[in-house]
Amino acid sequence: FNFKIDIPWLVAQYPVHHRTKPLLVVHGSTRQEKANLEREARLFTHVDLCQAKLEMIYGTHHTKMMILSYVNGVRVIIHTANLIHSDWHQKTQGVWMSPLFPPLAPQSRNGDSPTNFKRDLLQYINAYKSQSLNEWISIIKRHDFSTAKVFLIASVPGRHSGASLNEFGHLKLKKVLRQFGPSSDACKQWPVLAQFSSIGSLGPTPESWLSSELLTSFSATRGSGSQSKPRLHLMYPCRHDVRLSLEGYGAGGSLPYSINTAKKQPWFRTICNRWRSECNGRTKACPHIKTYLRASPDWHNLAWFTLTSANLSKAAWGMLEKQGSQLMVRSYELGVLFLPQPFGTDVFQVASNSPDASHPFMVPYDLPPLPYES
Ligand SMILES: CNc1ccc(C(=O)O)c(C(=O)O)c1
Repeated sequence: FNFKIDIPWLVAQYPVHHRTKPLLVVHGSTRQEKANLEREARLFTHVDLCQAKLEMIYGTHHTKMMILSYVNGVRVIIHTANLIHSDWHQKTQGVWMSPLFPPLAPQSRNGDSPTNFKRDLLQYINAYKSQSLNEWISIIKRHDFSTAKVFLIASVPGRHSGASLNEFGHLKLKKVLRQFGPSSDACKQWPVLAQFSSIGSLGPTPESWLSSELLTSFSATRGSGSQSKPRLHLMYPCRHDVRLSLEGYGAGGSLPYSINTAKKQPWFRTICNRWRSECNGRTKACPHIKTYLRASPDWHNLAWFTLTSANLSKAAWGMLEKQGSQLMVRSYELGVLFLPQPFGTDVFQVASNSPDASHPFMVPYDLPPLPYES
Protein backbone atom coordinates (compact mmCIF):
# COMPACT_ATOMS: atom_id res chain seq x y z
CA PHE A 1 0.00 0.00 0.00
CA ASN A 2 1.53 3.37 -0.95
CA PHE A 3 1.27 6.74 -2.67
CA LYS A 4 4.31 7.06 -5.01
CA ILE A 5 5.49 3.69 -6.38
CA ASP A 6 8.40 2.99 -8.78
CA ILE A 7 7.66 -0.66 -9.61
CA PRO A 8 10.98 -1.56 -11.32
CA TRP A 9 12.86 0.01 -8.38
CA LEU A 10 10.64 -1.87 -5.87
CA VAL A 11 11.17 -5.24 -7.59
CA ALA A 12 14.93 -4.59 -7.68
CA GLN A 13 14.95 -4.21 -3.87
CA TYR A 14 14.02 -7.89 -3.45
CA PRO A 15 16.87 -10.39 -3.05
CA VAL A 16 17.31 -12.06 -6.44
CA HIS A 17 15.93 -15.45 -5.32
CA HIS A 18 12.73 -13.77 -4.03
CA ARG A 19 12.28 -11.33 -6.91
CA THR A 20 9.31 -13.11 -8.50
CA LYS A 21 7.23 -13.55 -5.33
CA PRO A 22 3.64 -12.45 -6.10
CA LEU A 23 3.21 -8.73 -5.35
CA LEU A 24 -0.05 -6.78 -5.11
CA VAL A 25 0.39 -3.00 -5.19
CA VAL A 26 -2.46 -0.93 -3.69
CA HIS A 27 -2.41 2.65 -4.97
CA GLY A 28 -4.66 5.67 -5.44
CA SER A 29 -3.37 6.78 -8.85
CA THR A 30 -5.75 7.90 -11.59
CA ARG A 31 -5.50 8.98 -15.25
CA GLN A 32 -1.92 9.32 -16.55
CA GLU A 33 -0.28 8.20 -13.29
CA LYS A 34 -2.46 5.08 -13.27
CA ALA A 35 -1.58 4.39 -16.93
CA ASN A 36 2.14 4.73 -16.09
CA LEU A 37 1.78 2.33 -13.17
CA GLU A 38 -0.08 -0.20 -15.35
CA ARG A 39 2.63 0.05 -18.01
CA GLU A 40 5.35 -0.60 -15.41
CA ALA A 41 3.38 -3.48 -13.83
CA ARG A 42 3.02 -5.15 -17.24
CA LEU A 43 6.81 -5.62 -17.26
CA PHE A 44 6.41 -8.16 -14.42
CA THR A 45 4.03 -11.16 -14.57
CA HIS A 46 4.05 -11.47 -10.75
CA VAL A 47 2.92 -7.87 -10.10
CA ASP A 48 -0.79 -6.98 -9.83
CA LEU A 49 -2.43 -3.62 -9.11
CA CYS A 50 -5.37 -2.60 -6.92
CA GLN A 51 -6.73 0.92 -7.29
CA ALA A 52 -8.11 2.34 -4.04
CA LYS A 53 -11.25 4.37 -4.69
CA LEU A 54 -10.95 8.04 -3.78
CA GLU A 55 -14.48 9.46 -3.67
CA MET A 56 -13.60 12.56 -1.61
CA ILE A 57 -12.10 15.34 -3.73
CA TYR A 58 -8.48 16.27 -2.81
CA GLY A 59 -8.08 12.91 -1.01
CA THR A 60 -4.96 10.79 -1.50
CA HIS A 61 -4.06 7.15 -0.90
CA HIS A 62 -1.39 8.15 1.58
CA THR A 63 -1.17 4.93 3.61
CA LYS A 64 2.24 3.21 3.57
CA MET A 65 1.98 -0.43 4.63
CA MET A 66 3.38 -3.82 3.64
CA ILE A 67 1.73 -7.15 4.52
CA LEU A 68 4.29 -9.93 4.08
CA SER A 69 3.10 -13.53 3.93
CA TYR A 70 5.65 -16.22 4.87
CA VAL A 71 5.35 -20.00 5.06
CA ASN A 72 5.40 -19.71 8.88
CA GLY A 73 3.40 -16.55 9.46
CA VAL A 74 2.55 -13.01 8.40
CA ARG A 75 4.20 -9.69 9.23
CA VAL A 76 2.75 -6.14 8.98
CA ILE A 77 4.96 -3.12 8.30
CA ILE A 78 3.51 0.39 8.74
CA HIS A 79 5.82 3.17 7.65
CA THR A 80 6.22 6.64 6.08
CA ALA A 81 8.33 6.13 2.93
CA ASN A 82 7.13 6.16 -0.66
CA LEU A 83 8.38 3.25 -2.76
CA ILE A 84 10.83 5.38 -4.71
CA HIS A 85 14.62 5.60 -4.34
CA SER A 86 14.80 9.18 -3.04
CA ASP A 87 12.47 8.42 -0.09
CA TRP A 88 14.92 5.76 1.18
CA HIS A 89 18.19 7.59 0.34
CA GLN A 90 18.84 10.71 2.46
CA LYS A 91 15.67 11.36 4.47
CA THR A 92 14.47 10.51 7.97
CA GLN A 93 11.61 8.03 7.76
CA GLY A 94 9.82 5.83 10.32
CA VAL A 95 9.07 2.11 10.12
CA TRP A 96 7.07 -0.05 12.56
CA MET A 97 7.63 -3.77 12.03
CA SER A 98 5.20 -6.18 13.69
CA PRO A 99 6.27 -9.44 15.29
CA LEU A 100 5.88 -12.48 13.03
CA PHE A 101 2.23 -13.46 13.57
CA PRO A 102 1.97 -17.29 13.41
CA PRO A 103 -0.88 -19.20 11.76
CA LEU A 104 -3.89 -19.61 14.06
CA ALA A 105 -4.02 -23.02 15.72
CA PRO A 106 -7.18 -24.86 14.60
CA GLN A 107 -10.23 -24.26 16.82
CA SER A 108 -8.43 -21.39 18.60
CA ARG A 109 -10.31 -18.11 19.26
CA ASN A 110 -10.12 -15.15 16.90
CA GLY A 111 -6.41 -14.49 17.49
CA ASP A 112 -6.55 -10.81 18.41
CA SER A 113 -4.56 -8.74 20.90
CA PRO A 114 -5.77 -6.61 23.84
CA THR A 115 -5.26 -3.61 21.49
CA ASN A 116 -7.68 -5.13 18.92
CA PHE A 117 -5.02 -4.67 16.23
CA LYS A 118 -6.39 -7.53 14.08
CA ARG A 119 -10.00 -6.31 14.25
CA ASP A 120 -8.95 -2.78 13.29
CA LEU A 121 -6.65 -3.97 10.47
CA LEU A 122 -9.49 -6.05 8.99
CA GLN A 123 -11.87 -3.08 9.37
CA TYR A 124 -9.36 -0.90 7.48
CA ILE A 125 -8.76 -3.35 4.60
CA ASN A 126 -12.50 -4.08 4.28
CA ALA A 127 -13.05 -0.34 3.83
CA TYR A 128 -11.43 -0.56 0.38
CA LYS A 129 -14.34 -2.80 -0.73
CA SER A 130 -12.01 -4.37 -3.29
CA GLN A 131 -12.23 -7.98 -4.48
CA SER A 132 -8.44 -8.12 -4.99
CA LEU A 133 -7.94 -7.66 -1.24
CA ASN A 134 -10.12 -10.66 -0.30
CA GLU A 135 -7.08 -12.98 -0.44
CA TRP A 136 -5.27 -10.79 2.09
CA ILE A 137 -8.35 -10.51 4.32
CA SER A 138 -8.46 -14.31 4.57
CA ILE A 139 -4.67 -14.50 5.17
CA ILE A 140 -5.03 -12.05 8.08
CA LYS A 141 -8.05 -13.95 9.47
CA ARG A 142 -6.01 -17.18 9.50
CA HIS A 143 -3.23 -15.72 11.67
CA ASP A 144 -2.75 -15.08 15.41
CA PHE A 145 -2.19 -11.36 16.11
CA SER A 146 -2.28 -11.73 19.91
CA THR A 147 1.30 -10.41 20.32
CA ALA A 148 0.45 -7.04 18.68
CA LYS A 149 1.03 -4.33 21.33
CA VAL A 150 0.23 -1.20 19.30
CA PHE A 151 -3.12 0.36 18.45
CA LEU A 152 -4.02 0.94 14.79
CA ILE A 153 -5.00 4.54 13.96
CA ALA A 154 -6.45 4.62 10.45
CA SER A 155 -8.15 7.19 8.23
CA VAL A 156 -10.57 6.15 5.49
CA PRO A 157 -12.16 8.65 3.08
CA GLY A 158 -15.81 9.40 3.80
CA ARG A 159 -18.28 11.04 6.15
CA HIS A 160 -18.24 8.90 9.28
CA SER A 161 -21.15 9.11 11.75
CA GLY A 162 -23.16 6.95 14.12
CA ALA A 163 -21.33 3.75 15.02
CA SER A 164 -18.44 4.74 12.71
CA LEU A 165 -17.96 8.24 14.14
CA ASN A 166 -15.03 7.26 16.40
CA GLU A 167 -13.48 4.58 14.16
CA PHE A 168 -11.09 6.75 12.15
CA GLY A 169 -8.86 9.84 12.23
CA HIS A 170 -8.40 11.97 15.31
CA LEU A 171 -11.62 10.65 16.90
CA LYS A 172 -10.15 7.10 16.87
CA LEU A 173 -7.04 8.39 18.67
CA LYS A 174 -9.31 10.20 21.14
CA LYS A 175 -11.37 7.03 21.72
CA VAL A 176 -8.25 4.92 22.42
CA LEU A 177 -6.77 7.58 24.74
CA ARG A 178 -10.09 7.80 26.61
CA GLN A 179 -10.15 4.02 27.12
CA PHE A 180 -6.47 3.13 27.56
CA GLY A 181 -4.59 6.43 27.83
CA PRO A 182 -2.95 8.15 30.79
CA SER A 183 -5.16 9.51 33.57
CA SER A 184 -5.74 13.26 33.46
CA ASP A 185 -3.87 13.61 36.79
CA ALA A 186 -0.84 11.75 35.37
CA CYS A 187 -0.38 14.09 32.41
CA LYS A 188 -1.94 17.38 33.56
CA GLN A 189 -0.66 20.14 31.28
CA TRP A 190 1.78 17.75 29.50
CA PRO A 191 2.45 19.33 26.07
CA VAL A 192 1.66 17.67 22.74
CA LEU A 193 4.14 17.67 19.83
CA ALA A 194 3.08 17.23 16.19
CA GLN A 195 5.89 16.53 13.68
CA PHE A 196 5.05 16.22 9.97
CA SER A 197 6.30 16.82 6.42
CA SER A 198 3.29 18.64 4.94
CA ILE A 199 0.67 21.11 6.13
CA GLY A 200 -2.89 21.62 4.92
CA SER A 201 -5.10 24.68 5.13
CA LEU A 202 -5.73 24.97 8.88
CA GLY A 203 -7.78 28.19 9.05
CA PRO A 204 -7.15 31.84 9.98
CA THR A 205 -6.23 31.05 13.60
CA PRO A 206 -5.03 27.96 15.51
CA GLU A 207 -8.48 27.90 17.14
CA SER A 208 -10.15 27.23 13.76
CA TRP A 209 -9.33 23.48 13.79
CA LEU A 210 -5.86 22.82 15.19
CA SER A 211 -6.53 23.48 18.87
CA SER A 212 -10.32 23.38 18.88
CA GLU A 213 -10.50 19.93 17.27
CA LEU A 214 -7.17 18.15 16.76
CA LEU A 215 -5.60 19.15 20.09
CA THR A 216 -8.84 18.29 21.93
CA SER A 217 -8.48 14.70 20.66
CA PHE A 218 -4.72 14.58 21.24
CA SER A 219 -5.11 15.70 24.84
CA ALA A 220 -7.79 13.13 25.70
CA THR A 221 -7.15 11.09 28.84
CA ARG A 222 -8.65 8.03 30.52
CA GLY A 223 -12.09 8.58 31.94
CA SER A 224 -14.18 11.57 31.10
CA GLY A 225 -12.29 14.19 33.08
CA SER A 226 -12.21 17.35 31.02
CA GLN A 227 -9.08 19.39 31.50
CA SER A 228 -7.62 22.63 30.20
CA LYS A 229 -5.86 22.26 26.86
CA PRO A 230 -2.09 21.65 26.96
CA ARG A 231 0.36 23.50 24.73
CA LEU A 232 0.73 22.22 21.15
CA HIS A 233 4.22 22.31 19.61
CA LEU A 234 4.67 21.86 15.85
CA MET A 235 7.85 20.60 14.14
CA TYR A 236 8.56 21.19 10.45
CA PRO A 237 11.96 22.09 8.93
CA CYS A 238 12.50 25.81 8.35
CA ARG A 239 14.03 27.18 5.14
CA HIS A 240 17.59 26.97 6.49
CA ASP A 241 17.06 23.40 7.76
CA VAL A 242 16.15 22.45 4.16
CA ARG A 243 18.91 24.53 2.50
CA LEU A 244 21.57 22.96 4.76
CA SER A 245 20.21 19.40 4.42
CA LEU A 246 21.91 16.54 2.55
CA GLU A 247 19.53 17.10 -0.38
CA GLY A 248 19.63 20.89 -0.19
CA TYR A 249 16.56 22.78 -1.41
CA GLY A 250 15.57 19.63 -3.37
CA ALA A 251 14.33 18.14 -0.07
CA GLY A 252 11.50 20.66 -0.35
CA GLY A 253 9.95 18.44 -3.02
CA SER A 254 8.90 16.11 -0.21
CA LEU A 255 7.91 18.88 2.19
CA PRO A 256 4.89 20.18 0.26
CA TYR A 257 3.40 23.38 1.72
CA SER A 258 1.69 25.65 -0.81
CA ILE A 259 2.66 29.33 -0.61
CA ASN A 260 -1.00 30.33 -0.98
CA THR A 261 -1.93 28.19 2.03
CA ALA A 262 1.05 29.54 4.00
CA LYS A 263 -0.03 33.13 3.33
CA LYS A 264 -3.46 32.38 4.82
CA GLN A 265 -1.97 31.14 8.09
CA PRO A 266 1.06 33.30 9.06
CA TRP A 267 0.43 32.24 12.69
CA PHE A 268 1.81 28.79 11.81
CA ARG A 269 5.46 29.95 11.82
CA THR A 270 5.08 31.61 15.22
CA ILE A 271 4.42 28.24 16.92
CA CYS A 272 6.72 26.09 14.77
CA ASN A 273 9.97 24.37 15.73
CA ARG A 274 12.96 23.42 13.58
CA TRP A 275 14.01 19.92 12.55
CA ARG A 276 16.88 18.85 14.82
CA SER A 277 18.09 15.26 15.21
CA GLU A 278 21.57 15.56 16.71
CA CYS A 279 20.56 12.63 18.98
CA ASN A 280 20.49 10.40 15.90
CA GLY A 281 22.94 12.29 13.66
CA ARG A 282 20.05 13.03 11.29
CA THR A 283 19.65 16.80 11.44
CA LYS A 284 20.68 16.95 7.77
CA ALA A 285 18.37 14.09 6.75
CA CYS A 286 15.12 15.98 6.14
CA PRO A 287 12.03 14.45 7.79
CA HIS A 288 9.46 12.57 5.78
CA ILE A 289 8.51 10.76 8.95
CA LYS A 290 5.34 11.88 10.77
CA THR A 291 5.08 11.50 14.53
CA TYR A 292 2.81 12.81 17.29
CA LEU A 293 3.55 12.51 20.99
CA ARG A 294 2.61 13.74 24.43
CA ALA A 295 5.55 14.52 26.74
CA SER A 296 6.14 15.60 30.33
CA PRO A 297 6.95 19.33 30.75
CA ASP A 298 10.66 18.46 31.16
CA TRP A 299 10.50 16.33 27.94
CA HIS A 300 11.98 13.34 29.82
CA ASN A 301 8.89 11.11 29.71
CA LEU A 302 6.22 10.31 27.12
CA ALA A 303 2.59 9.40 27.82
CA TRP A 304 2.19 8.10 24.24
CA PHE A 305 3.83 8.13 20.80
CA THR A 306 2.33 7.75 17.32
CA LEU A 307 4.09 6.97 14.01
CA THR A 308 1.79 7.57 11.02
CA SER A 309 1.46 8.57 7.37
CA ALA A 310 -0.86 11.42 8.44
CA ASN A 311 0.40 14.97 7.96
CA LEU A 312 -0.98 18.06 9.73
CA SER A 313 -4.16 18.37 7.70
CA LYS A 314 -7.94 18.04 7.96
CA ALA A 315 -7.79 15.70 4.95
CA ALA A 316 -5.68 13.24 6.96
CA TRP A 317 -7.07 13.52 10.51
CA GLY A 318 -10.68 14.50 9.64
CA MET A 319 -12.85 17.52 10.22
CA LEU A 320 -16.00 17.50 12.37
CA GLU A 321 -19.29 18.38 10.68
CA LYS A 322 -22.94 18.61 11.73
CA GLN A 323 -22.21 19.84 15.27
CA GLY A 324 -19.66 17.09 15.85
CA SER A 325 -21.93 14.21 14.83
CA GLN A 326 -19.94 13.47 11.66
CA LEU A 327 -16.20 13.30 10.78
CA MET A 328 -15.27 14.12 7.18
CA VAL A 329 -12.01 12.43 6.07
CA ARG A 330 -10.53 12.82 2.58
CA SER A 331 -7.50 10.47 2.53
CA TYR A 332 -6.40 6.95 3.41
CA GLU A 333 -3.87 7.12 6.26
CA LEU A 334 -2.40 4.52 8.60
CA GLY A 335 -0.42 4.78 11.82
CA VAL A 336 0.38 2.98 15.07
CA LEU A 337 -0.10 4.35 18.60
CA PHE A 338 2.28 3.21 21.36
CA LEU A 339 0.77 3.39 24.88
CA PRO A 340 2.93 2.33 27.86
CA GLN A 341 0.60 -0.23 29.44
CA PRO A 342 0.83 -2.94 26.71
CA PHE A 343 4.63 -2.65 27.00
CA GLY A 344 4.58 -3.24 30.76
CA THR A 345 5.37 0.27 31.86
CA ASP A 346 3.41 3.34 32.96
CA VAL A 347 5.44 5.88 30.99
CA PHE A 348 8.04 5.87 28.21
CA GLN A 349 11.39 7.40 29.20
CA VAL A 350 13.00 9.43 26.42
CA ALA A 351 16.48 9.10 27.97
CA SER A 352 16.60 5.36 27.22
CA ASN A 353 16.16 6.23 23.55
CA SER A 354 17.33 2.84 22.44
CA PRO A 355 14.53 0.41 21.61
CA ASP A 356 14.02 -2.32 24.19
CA ALA A 357 11.03 -4.19 25.63
CA SER A 358 9.63 -1.26 27.59
CA HIS A 359 10.80 1.33 25.05
CA PRO A 360 9.75 -0.10 21.68
CA PHE A 361 10.54 2.99 19.58
CA MET A 362 13.15 5.73 19.15
CA VAL A 363 12.19 9.38 19.40
CA PRO A 364 13.57 10.55 16.01
CA TYR A 365 14.44 14.15 16.99
CA ASP A 366 15.95 16.28 19.77
CA LEU A 367 13.77 17.33 22.69
CA PRO A 368 12.95 19.96 23.82
CA PRO A 369 12.06 21.29 20.36
CA LEU A 370 13.97 24.32 18.98
CA PRO A 371 11.68 27.23 18.04
CA TYR A 372 12.00 29.07 14.71
CA GLU A 373 14.01 32.28 15.02
CA SER A 374 12.12 35.55 14.39
C1 LIG B 1 0.47 17.19 0.61
N1 LIG B 1 0.46 16.03 -0.20
C2 LIG B 1 1.29 14.95 -0.01
C3 LIG B 1 1.18 13.94 -0.93
C4 LIG B 1 1.96 12.82 -0.80
C5 LIG B 1 2.88 12.70 0.24
C6 LIG B 1 3.71 11.47 0.36
O1 LIG B 1 4.92 11.58 0.34
O2 LIG B 1 3.11 10.38 0.50
C7 LIG B 1 3.00 13.70 1.18
C8 LIG B 1 3.94 13.52 2.32
O3 LIG B 1 3.87 12.47 2.97
O4 LIG B 1 4.75 14.40 2.58
C9 LIG B 1 2.20 14.85 1.07
